[in-house]
Amino acid sequence: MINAGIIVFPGSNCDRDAEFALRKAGFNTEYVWHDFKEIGKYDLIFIPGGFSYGDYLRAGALAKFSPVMNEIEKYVSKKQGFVLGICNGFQILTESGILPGALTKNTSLKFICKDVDVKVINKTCSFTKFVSKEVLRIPIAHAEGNYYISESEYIKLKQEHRIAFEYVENPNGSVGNIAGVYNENFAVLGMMPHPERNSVRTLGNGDGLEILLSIRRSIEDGKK
Ligand SMILES: NC(=O)CC[C@H](N)C(=O)O
Repeated sequence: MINAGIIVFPGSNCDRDAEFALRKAGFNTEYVWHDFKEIGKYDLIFIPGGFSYGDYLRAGALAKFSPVMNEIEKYVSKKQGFVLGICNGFQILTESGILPGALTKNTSLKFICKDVDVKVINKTCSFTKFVSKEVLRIPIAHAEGNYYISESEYIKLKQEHRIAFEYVENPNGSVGNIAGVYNENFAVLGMMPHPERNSVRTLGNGDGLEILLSIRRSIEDGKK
């Protein structure tokens, strides 16, 4: 069985959708409260969307002090498994310095909730190598999704093929239309669109499930 731990902070609100979608993709799932420290048994750490600590100060800025984040840093540096941060999860990963850049307010200064098309930029890593399409339709729902990164870091991300997804039409002002990025060793992905919200056909076309299935299949292949 492939195990996913869904991290729950005070204010997370996409944890149940994550559970539903991860189970659809064949994961065994458990909720992990943000003060928990035993995360080594999970093949995937899923940091869901929401408003951790009410987005006070800046989205993700307070959650980075939760005890589990130290454990996630260790989990990443020891290469124990994969980490996927969605929306608020992505914000927490950038605030913690696990992923580069920062999520700032949308240029419209409005909360945006709609389906968007994203291009799959790097199809060679575990999160996307089994994704069948070039463009995925996945919902966004955020007020702070405007990805900022300095020009030199942006060039570095591009050279290292660490841009995971780009918006076909930029909804929020993100540098380079960036919708998701990887860490140095492609074990951590942060993305603003919510694949768990389009994981079955009744919610759209099911494109989001492709990403979760790709992770599960990659983990299975790694265990063979
Ligand atoms: N859906 C979410 O995770 C919301 C993200 C975040 N709190 C924002 O509004 O930017």
